[in-house]
Amino acid sequence: MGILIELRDYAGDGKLHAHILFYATLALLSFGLFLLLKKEFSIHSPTKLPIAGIESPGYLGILKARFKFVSNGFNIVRDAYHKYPGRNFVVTTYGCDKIILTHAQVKELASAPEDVVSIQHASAETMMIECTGLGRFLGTGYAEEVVRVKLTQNLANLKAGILEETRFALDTELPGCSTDEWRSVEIFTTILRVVARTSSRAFVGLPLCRNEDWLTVSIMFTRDVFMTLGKLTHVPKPIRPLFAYIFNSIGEIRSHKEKAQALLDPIFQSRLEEERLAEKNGTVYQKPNDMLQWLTDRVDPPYKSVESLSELQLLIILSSIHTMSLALLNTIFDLAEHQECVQQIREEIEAVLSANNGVLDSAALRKMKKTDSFLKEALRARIGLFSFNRMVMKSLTLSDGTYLPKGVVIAAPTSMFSTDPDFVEDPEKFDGFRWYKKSLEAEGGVLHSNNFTTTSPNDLTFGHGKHACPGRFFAAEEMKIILVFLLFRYDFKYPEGQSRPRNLNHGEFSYPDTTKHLLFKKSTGPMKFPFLQ
Ligand code: HEM
Repeated sequence: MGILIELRDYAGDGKLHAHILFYATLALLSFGLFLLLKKEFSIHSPTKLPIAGIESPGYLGILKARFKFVSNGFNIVRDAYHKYPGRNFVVTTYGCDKIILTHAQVKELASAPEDVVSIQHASAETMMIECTGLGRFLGTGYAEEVVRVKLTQNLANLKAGILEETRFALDTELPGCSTDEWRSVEIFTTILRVVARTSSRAFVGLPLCRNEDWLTVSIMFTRDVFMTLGKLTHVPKPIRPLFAYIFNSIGEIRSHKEKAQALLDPIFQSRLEEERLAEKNGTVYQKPNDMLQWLTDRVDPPYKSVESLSELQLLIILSSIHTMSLALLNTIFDLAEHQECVQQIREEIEAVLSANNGVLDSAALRKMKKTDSFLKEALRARIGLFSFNRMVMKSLTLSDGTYLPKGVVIAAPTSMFSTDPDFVEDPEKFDGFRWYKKSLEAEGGVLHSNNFTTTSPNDLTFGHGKHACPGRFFAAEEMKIILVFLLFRYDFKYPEGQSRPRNLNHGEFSYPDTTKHLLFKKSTGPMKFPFLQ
């Protein structure tokens, strides 16, 4: 009515056309926004599955559920898991809605191809690539392939460097530890820097792995990506890209990319130059054996630039350094709590290394079954609410009749499976040697089924199937090496009156308390094995 009155008032006036244009644009924008909100709102309606977490109807109900998920996600999913046993349900997470799979469905979809259920498109959704710009390599598979093939194949070749770097990292990050006085250590910061250093040795080699600016980028990139995602989560999805653009939400991400590029550029250029010279002189160019080189060799010509290669490095860092550091922090907290296991683990490591002439190689690491079991138990139900996140790329009906429409995100409730007595005996109890004992009990030679790196539909610490974490063999070796050093060079315990802190849940993440301190002291007695010195 208002518009009609204004139209009448302005009729015959030159302003009429401008007004018509203004209101028409406004109407179109509102209609567009309505369609976008409706699309976001209606994503799970075709499935007719029960919805967990939404308490009031309409788009506002969804927004409220998103906020609530951040503080209460674990309880929402736990309640629904018990309310709908063995059935699917939809949960409104802060980022997007997810259809929660059953154990049998994870098994069925484990080997499904990317054009049916896609891990990359699910990550694109989680990483909000339309805002963060982190989707440049979507569909190329470069990082996944180089980690799965080259990194894993080169574990033995990288060992000497990683041992040297672990020694150097601990000397640098834990200075002034003596044999007679306990020293309070900010354990997460220490571990994060040790992991950043040792991983960088494998990723970019010397001397960059000891460059403080590189270490800062390696550590801060992941932190700032997740901070950015956290901020954007509160913005309705349809207007997120515009919001991110106006408020420069990805300023920090961009700045880390630029710094990484500036640091890698001289190395990249000198490698190109050496290769060119060798070709000119008819000599053989000895390529460095690190991630930077494997990526350079693998990418297609349009990506053979320092800009692309440094971004790929950052994406690998994003999947690895914080995940390994948090996993180690969980393990160290559990070791400090279960001193009765520490002595047994030390004895096993000592026996394995003595039988291997004091050499810490991959074969010796594989024989450290008690360490392996402890790591697996320390991460059980501690990596977060979901794993096996996939986007459905074409509508499909599973063998049990469940309909999954194109475009929905599916996920396995990993922390529910790993605390479900149907899958894990006495799940509430922490038993560091649970998996070691199971291996001993196993008959018929199924000894590997309880290894730290083994995945199964209900053992999803590293995901499962075609896209199970390709870096898990590297992670297992690097974490075991750091633990061997920690266990043989130091004693550690909680300050008086403290014990294992509870993990903190935030949205779908679960992490150990990164603010806690532990007390450290240098072990007395001789260092038995030369690599430790
Ligand atoms: C304790 C440490 C780690 C944990 C708990 C972990 C966990 C995971 C999980 C749960 C997935 C998803 C798998 C799925 O959905 O099936 C994944 C994927 C991935 N991880 Fe890890 N990860 C760890 C260390 C690493 C390391 C050290 C690297 C690299 C050096 C790495 C690189 C990747 C990559 C590239 C993917 C994507 C795989 C794909 O898209 O096919 N991760 N990781």
